[in-house]
Amino acid sequence: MPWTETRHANAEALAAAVATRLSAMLDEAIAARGAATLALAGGRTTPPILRHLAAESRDGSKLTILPTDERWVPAVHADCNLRQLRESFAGVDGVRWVALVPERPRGKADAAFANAMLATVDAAFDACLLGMGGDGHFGSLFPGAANLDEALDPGSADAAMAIVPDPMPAAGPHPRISLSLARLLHSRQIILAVTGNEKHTVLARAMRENDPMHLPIAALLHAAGSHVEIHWSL
Ligand SMILES: O=C1O[C@H](COP(=O)(O)O)[C@@H](O)[C@H](O)[C@H]1O
Repeated sequence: MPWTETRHANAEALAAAVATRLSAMLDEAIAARGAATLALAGGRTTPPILRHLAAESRDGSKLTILPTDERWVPAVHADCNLRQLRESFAGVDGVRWVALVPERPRGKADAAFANAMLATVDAAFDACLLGMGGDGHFGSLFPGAANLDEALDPGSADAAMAIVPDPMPAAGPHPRISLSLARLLHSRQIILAVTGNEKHTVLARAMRENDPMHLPIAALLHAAGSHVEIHWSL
């Protein structure tokens, strides 16, 4: 099976355990290569995990951090994932932050900026932390997006793509820039953190049925050669 599943007693226990796993992954990367690159999801599930990780007061100068996806909003906007990530790591100095969207984006969402930024990041992420929406999206790879097929192509050469969710989600109703499945899979370790019974039911369905056009997360779980470490709690 290309995934392992760990159930935690509650969301707080999950946050502490996932932070410990990420910390070990970063230590390993720094010991092996002198630096570590982390791709981190936004949304509501990851901030408690990241606050635990940041509390371990790592030397941020060895870290490069980027969001797995971003909303097409200014950097100061409440819905900006990078802004939220930076807040979670407040007090950790020296991190190299990589944005996927220009500081003041204009016009239609466009992945050119993100692809240029990603070209400056090491080939493989040392760790990638993903969340999942109740509709089975991860990153900003939403069911119903016109170019979902392309974005989920494991052979795609595009690291990032513009995605227009259809319908727009209630949380973060904006066009998005998302790393493609191919780019996300280029990670040494992938963790998927999911909380709540409803989401766990969706996840269990994606494990049984590989139908990524309806549940995009299935593409990640069933990708050839991938291994996803799933952590969940009710
Ligand atoms: O819109 C997004 O949603 C997913 C899931 O978020 P959650 O609040 O349900 O945990 C998130 O992983 C992604 O980064 C974000 O942009």
